[in-house]
Amino acid sequence: MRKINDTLLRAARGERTAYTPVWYMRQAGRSQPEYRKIKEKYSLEEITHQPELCAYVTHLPVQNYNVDAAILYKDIVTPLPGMGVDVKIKAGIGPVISNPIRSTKDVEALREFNPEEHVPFVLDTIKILTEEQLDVPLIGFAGAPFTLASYMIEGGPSRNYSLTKSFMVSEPQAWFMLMDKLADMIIVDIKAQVGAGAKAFQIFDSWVGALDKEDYRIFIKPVMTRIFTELKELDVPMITFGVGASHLAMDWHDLPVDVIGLDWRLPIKEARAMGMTKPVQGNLDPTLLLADWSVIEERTKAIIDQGLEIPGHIFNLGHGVFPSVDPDVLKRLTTLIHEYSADQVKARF
Ligand SMILES: O=C(O)CCc1c2[nH]c(c1CC(=O)O)Cc1[nH]c(c(CC(=O)O)c1CCC(=O)O)Cc1[nH]c(c(CC(=O)O)c1CCC(=O)O)Cc1[nH]c(c(CCC(=O)O)c1CC(=O)O)C2
Repeated sequence: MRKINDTLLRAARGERTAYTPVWYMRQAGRSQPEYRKIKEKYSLEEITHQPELCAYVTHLPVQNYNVDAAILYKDIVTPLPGMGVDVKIKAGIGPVISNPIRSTKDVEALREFNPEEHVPFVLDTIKILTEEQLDVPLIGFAGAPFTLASYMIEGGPSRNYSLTKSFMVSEPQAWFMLMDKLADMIIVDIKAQVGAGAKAFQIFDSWVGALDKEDYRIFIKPVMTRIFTELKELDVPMITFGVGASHLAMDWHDLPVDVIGLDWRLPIKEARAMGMTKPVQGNLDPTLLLADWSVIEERTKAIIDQGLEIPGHIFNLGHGVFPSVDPDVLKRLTTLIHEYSADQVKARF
C-alpha cells in the first residue's frame, strides 16, 4: 500500500492536526490550463472513459495547488446511464436528460446499477491513482437522491425544482421508490469506489436546500439516514454537503455522517453555536476568489480561526471553483491556509 499524508482523514475524524487540510470542490476541472487544453479535444464523458487521462486530470490540482486530497474527476450523473437514464452533459448547460421521470412506470423502469459493469472506467481510474500516483487521499463521491432526482425529473438543471417538488408531494409512493432505487445505486457505487481505493467520500445534496425543514424530514432524511448507515461499515470518513441549506444544518448533524459540508451562508462559529459539534468542511464564498487578494486573505484567516475552535475542520470553498478563477490564486490560497493554520496551531495549542 502507498503511504499517504492522512492529515485530511484525521481532521475528518475530529482530530487536532498540525495544520488545517484543504481541498476545493471542482478543483480537478475548470480553470487549469492543462485541463482546458484536454477539453478542447474531449468531453467530460470522453475523459472519464479513459482512465489514464482521467487520473491525470484528477492528479493535476494535487500537483499544481498542493491540496490535501484529490477529488475524482467525473460527474454526479456519471452512474445514471447504467440505470437506463439517457443523460448527456451539454456545454454551457450541464446534464440534460432526454427520458425524464414523470410517472410511477418511469421509476419502475429504472435498472439496477452495477459499478463493475456500468462504470469500470471509474474504478480503473481510482486504482491507477491510489496504487501508483497519489500521496494524498482520494475522495470518492456521489450525488444524493434529491439532487439526482431533480435532474432526472426536470430533465436538466432547474431554478425552482417545481416538477420535482410536485412529484414528491403528489406521488409519495413513486417518490419513495425512486429514493430507494437511487440509494441502492449510491450505496453500491460508493462501496465500489472505496473498494477500488477511495479513502473518504462526499455525498453532494447540492439542491436539497430547496426543501423546507418539514419536507426534508419526511421525504429525504430517511433515505439519507439509510445511505450513511449502510456505508458506515466501510470505515472511511463520510462527508455530506449542500448549498443554501443552512436551515437544514442541524438535521444533517443528526445523520450518521462524520463531516458536515457548509456553504458560505452559515459561518462556522454560528454552526458551532447552534450545537454543531461534528467536524465541518468549508466555507469560503467561491466568488471571492475573483476579488482582491487582501479580501481573500482576511476572509480565509477568519474561517481558519473559527475552524480551530473545535478539532475537526477541513477547509474548502462554499461550493465549486468558478472556471474564471486564476489557478495561481488557488495555489496561493493553499499556501496561506497551510502556513497560517500551522502558525496558529503552534501558538495556541
Ligand atoms: O447548473 C447546474 O445544475 C448544472 C451543473 C453541472 C453538473 N454537472 C456539470 C454541470 C455543468 C457545469 O458544471 O458547467 C458538468 C460537469 N461536471 C464536472 C465538470 C468539469 C468541470 O467543471 O470542468 C463539468 C463540465 C463539463 C463540461 O462543461 O463539459 C465535474 C464534476 N462535477 C461535480 C464534481 C465533484 C466536485 O464538485 O468536486 C466534479 C469533478 C471534480 C472536479 O471537477 O474537480 C459535482 C457536480 N456536478 C453537478 C452538481 C450539481 C450541482 C452543481 O453543479 O453545482 C455537482 C455537485 C456540486 O457541485 O454541488 C451537476
